[in-house]
Amino acid sequence: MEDATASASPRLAPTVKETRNGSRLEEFRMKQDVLPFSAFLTDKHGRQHNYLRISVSERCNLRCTYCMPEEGVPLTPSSKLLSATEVVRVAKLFASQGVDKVRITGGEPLLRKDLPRIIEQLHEMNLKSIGITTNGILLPRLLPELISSGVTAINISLDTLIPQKFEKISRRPPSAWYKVWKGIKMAEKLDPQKYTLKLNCVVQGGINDDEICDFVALTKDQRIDIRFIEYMPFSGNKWDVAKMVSYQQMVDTIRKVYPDFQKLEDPWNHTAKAFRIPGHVGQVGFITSMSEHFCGGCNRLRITADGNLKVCLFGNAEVSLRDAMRDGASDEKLLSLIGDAVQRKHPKHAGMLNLAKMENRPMILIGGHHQLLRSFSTTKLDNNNNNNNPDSPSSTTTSSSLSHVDSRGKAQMVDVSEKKVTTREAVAEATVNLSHETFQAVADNKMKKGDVLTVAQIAGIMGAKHTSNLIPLCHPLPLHKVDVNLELNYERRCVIIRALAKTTAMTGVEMEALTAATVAALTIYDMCKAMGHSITITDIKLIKKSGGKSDYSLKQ
Ligand SMILES: Nc1nc2c(ncn2[C@@H]2O[C@H](COP(=O)(O)OP(=O)(O)OP(=O)(O)O)[C@@H](O)[C@H]2O)c(=O)[nH]1
Ligand SMILES: C[S@@+](CC[C@H](N)C(=O)[O-])C[C@H]1O[C@@H](n2cnc3c(N)ncnc32)[C@H](O)[C@@H]1O
Ligand code: SF4
Ligand code: SF4
Repeated sequence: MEDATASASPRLAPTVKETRNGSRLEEFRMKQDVLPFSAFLTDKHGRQHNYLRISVSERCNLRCTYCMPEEGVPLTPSSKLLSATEVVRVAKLFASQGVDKVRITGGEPLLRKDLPRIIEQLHEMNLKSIGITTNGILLPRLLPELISSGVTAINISLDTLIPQKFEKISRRPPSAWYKVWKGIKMAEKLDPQKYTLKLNCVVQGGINDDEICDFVALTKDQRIDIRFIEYMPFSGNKWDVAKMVSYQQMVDTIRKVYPDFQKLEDPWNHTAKAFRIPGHVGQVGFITSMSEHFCGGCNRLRITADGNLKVCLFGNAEVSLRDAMRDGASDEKLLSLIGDAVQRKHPKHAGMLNLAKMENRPMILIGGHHQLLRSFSTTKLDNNNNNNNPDSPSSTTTSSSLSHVDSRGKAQMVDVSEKKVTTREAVAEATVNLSHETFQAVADNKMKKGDVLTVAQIAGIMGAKHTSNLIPLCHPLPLHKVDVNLELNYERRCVIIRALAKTTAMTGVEMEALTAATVAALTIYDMCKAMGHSITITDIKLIKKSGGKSDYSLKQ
């Protein structure tokens, strides 16, 4: 997976130093004068956050399987949700710092009765775009009022064109599908010059991937853009890699029916990759959060319905603006909380398979009270939620001197985001000692289970790729090369395995090389054990590593 971070960063913001009393306002103020965009909203990777997503409701009139856990979600008492006045205050503050795009989401935002009033006040802030993302059920009733209150971008979610299937996906009767469809049809016609219209479709293998081309066909005559969303993992949604249909698979499916399906240029900070079919009115887009993240151009921050600022969709780090506001915080104090949180934003999400293992709010709540929440007043976002999560706060805030242990003695993954990206290489070795008979069978390729050396070589490569899943505090890394060589040593009757791993990243690959050698050795054991168990695996060791702060070479 390519990391777009480096190329997309227009300029690096200077790092804000930790100060003992926690007040960094002065430092932010000084940076305001030199940065081209708000210092509070520019992260240390140079990303300028001009897009704010505000969730205004945790409730929903659907129960989509990919979004809501089956048992539902605990709702925050309404007194703890942001009031319209608080929503508007937060939006105004962000707008004062350069946010020019706000999208209202949820839960289902149309369930919020004061929504048109909120939008009217957003409209007075001279934003470039005021969007809403809705399941569309209440659109037939509310569309005219939404338009007149100033909405400029309506995204409607619909995952199937078959009413009966809608029941399976949304756990609500097919009659609800007809309401959504009516809303879509109304939106296609009503005041089209006033707002853009997109249809969001989460694609799941074996559920609705057979409808991809039917959705594409909708773009022929109608002014609607269809966006296919890769299925993402959130707490409780039983995500399974087998159900995730990748962007590339979807493009391949569409090209079978529409061979001239054309890729368009994408603005660098857009969530979707855009395509069109010549002659069609609408476009087709893909939101590839899983197979090709777009974190390098991320310009998004979000406010949850209970008033937490969440700097990344896939991060647990949250800071309560609600508590701060209700404790009487001034706008400056709020800005400094926001600035601190933005500074801690990590360059990208944890990678597809790691995301599936992370705890995060269910999607419906990203948009109550939850065990993962951190309040600004309790701690400075501390280190106790580092479960392979790149959005966990930096280890620089810990008082512990042990890098893999936090202040409470719990294991933590070291924050390497400050380290330099360099090309790093490591070579590791392992030896498998065999009996005479077994050694001969391996050498003659006569083992019953198959070609031992080839299988072990592939196992070694696979092992390297899985290292971060096996070693708890090991960082997931992009591997650019893994080489596993197996040499038969006739004198010592052993197989010597040498594994090389290479990356260009912020941390090294010795664990990958060691894992490759070890897994290859275990595979030889497994392939040969039927001939006797007098097999030993010895001398698993690092031979050399280079490219990091300290190079190493084993003296032999
Ligand atoms: N990885 C990632 N995915 C996001 C983010 N924001 C939105 N998405 C994905 O985009 C999907 C559609 O989101 P929408 O609410 O329609 O917002 P949008 O795509 O930003 O809307 P536009 O303003 O039309 O670009 C969501 O379901 C997510 O799958 C984000 O910040 N990170
Ligand atoms: C959480 S919903 C909130 C707004 C509104 N209720 C709706 O459905 O449009 C926002 C978007 O997130 C998408 N979404 C929810 N869970 C998802 C998941 N697991 N993977 C990908 N997209 C998801 C929905 O399809 C929808 O387009
Ligand atoms: S995706 Fe939207 S409509 Fe479906 S359950 Fe989640 S919040 Fe509700
Ligand atoms: S996963 Fe996080 S960093 Fe990546 S695009 Fe989404 S919000 Fe931005």
